[in-house]
Amino acid sequence: MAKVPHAKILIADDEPLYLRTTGDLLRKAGYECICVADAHAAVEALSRESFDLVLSDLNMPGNAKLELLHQGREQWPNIPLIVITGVPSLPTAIESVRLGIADYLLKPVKYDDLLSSVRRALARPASNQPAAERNDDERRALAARFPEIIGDSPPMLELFDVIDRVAKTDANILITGESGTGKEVTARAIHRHSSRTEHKFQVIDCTAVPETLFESVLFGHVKGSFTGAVSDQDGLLRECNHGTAFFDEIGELPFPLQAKLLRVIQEQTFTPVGKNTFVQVDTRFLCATNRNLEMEMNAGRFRRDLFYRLGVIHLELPPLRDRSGDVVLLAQRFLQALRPRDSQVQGFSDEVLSRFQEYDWPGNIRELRNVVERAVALEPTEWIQISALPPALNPSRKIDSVSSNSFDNKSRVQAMDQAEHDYLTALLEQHEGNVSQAAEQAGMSRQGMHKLLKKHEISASQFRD
Ligand SMILES: Nc1ncnc2c1ncn2[C@@H]1O[C@H](COP(=O)(O)OP(=O)(O)OP(=O)(O)O)[C@@H](O)[C@H]1O
Repeated sequence: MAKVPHAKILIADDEPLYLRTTGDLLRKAGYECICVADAHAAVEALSRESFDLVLSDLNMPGNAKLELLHQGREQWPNIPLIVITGVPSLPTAIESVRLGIADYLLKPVKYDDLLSSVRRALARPASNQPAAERNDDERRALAARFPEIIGDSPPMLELFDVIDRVAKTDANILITGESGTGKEVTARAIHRHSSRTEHKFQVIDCTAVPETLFESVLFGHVKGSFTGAVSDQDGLLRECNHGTAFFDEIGELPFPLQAKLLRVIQEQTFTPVGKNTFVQVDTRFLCATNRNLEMEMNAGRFRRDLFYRLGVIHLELPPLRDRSGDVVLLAQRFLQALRPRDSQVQGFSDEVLSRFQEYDWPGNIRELRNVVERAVALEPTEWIQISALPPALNPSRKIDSVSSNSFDNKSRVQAMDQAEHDYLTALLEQHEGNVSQAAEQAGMSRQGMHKLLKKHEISASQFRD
């Protein structure tokens, strides 16, 4: 990306040392810089002279309500603005993105990162208008841009609005929420709406990669660097260069590997196993977890610095029970999508729809989807009845009464499934949701246990305090 010749940059920050060094560095890179120590002085400078870019701190005198951002975007919408803060927070990040800022960086910023952000911002077209507040109808209209995400409840309309705004930035995003709430679907939607959409969306499931192989899977290795390294491998990160790396279940990433990941995110470089030269990448990081990372950090199991790096923007997806207006909508859409062409099923009985609305859906949307899929297959009439629902939604239904006429293979599978489900629930209860301990007692790997829990739509976090 070409540097805008003679670009003039306004830097506003109340830390004198930071102000001086940033100004010096950017001057050395050929820019003209004016440095001010508070928001008032910045607005004065903007009224007096013309600038091509503003770099603004958040916590500085005169900026308690982000006055510089608001006024700057309103009066000088064509001047791109980069926020640089030492104290990131979700409200300020969302507000900054809403106001159409060019980038949101965390201190300490590496010189190269700052320079590439400055170059990107200066190269952007001047039509960078601040994003106006949207009302519910406008947010509803946005939903059409995200056909993979079904929802019409207030938290989902808010989500469409935020995704639409953050997708275009390069900010790292942490997506939290219970299992099955749509974290991966949301991450894919963000990637699809980003400038990286032509490149790869790489899912890295932290529960599926054994700890000992993590570095080689992620960073690649050279032939012979360890037993079993029979050929050179590029690693997942190199494969999604210019794209998006989605770290699913980041809360499960073993502690020693968290420091390695932090380095990659900070420096966008890594060293393949068995090599001593580093590889440079340009990757956006999206992460998801159903763990409570605040609790994990307090317990010393998750690095706070990594949390701040990953969660420049933090999206919390609501559980389905808090989106009751969406349950019927989702069920109807799943029915349309999953009904085989020759199926006689037309829809749900009223009794089923009210059961759906009463139920608290611990497995969230994944569970609802599976319930609909199963009901379509089992229902012999045109309207899905309670009898086609699984025991959790139909407590009067016992395995033996379902199959009292035929102890066929289907009922055997059902009975075994139920037993396995009960076993896992009891095991997690005993270990208070600690998957590693539960896996150890069951004599299986952590990855195997995670797979099994997913199959049964059991979320270990339900068993933690
Ligand atoms: N809003 C939604 N609209 C339509 N389908 C959805 C929505 N949210 C989730 N789904 C569907 O529900 C299932 C689970 O979604 P997803 O894998 O994104 O959840 P998750 O939160 O990442 O789960 P986990 O924490 O278990 O990995 C998928 O089949 C997905 O397509």
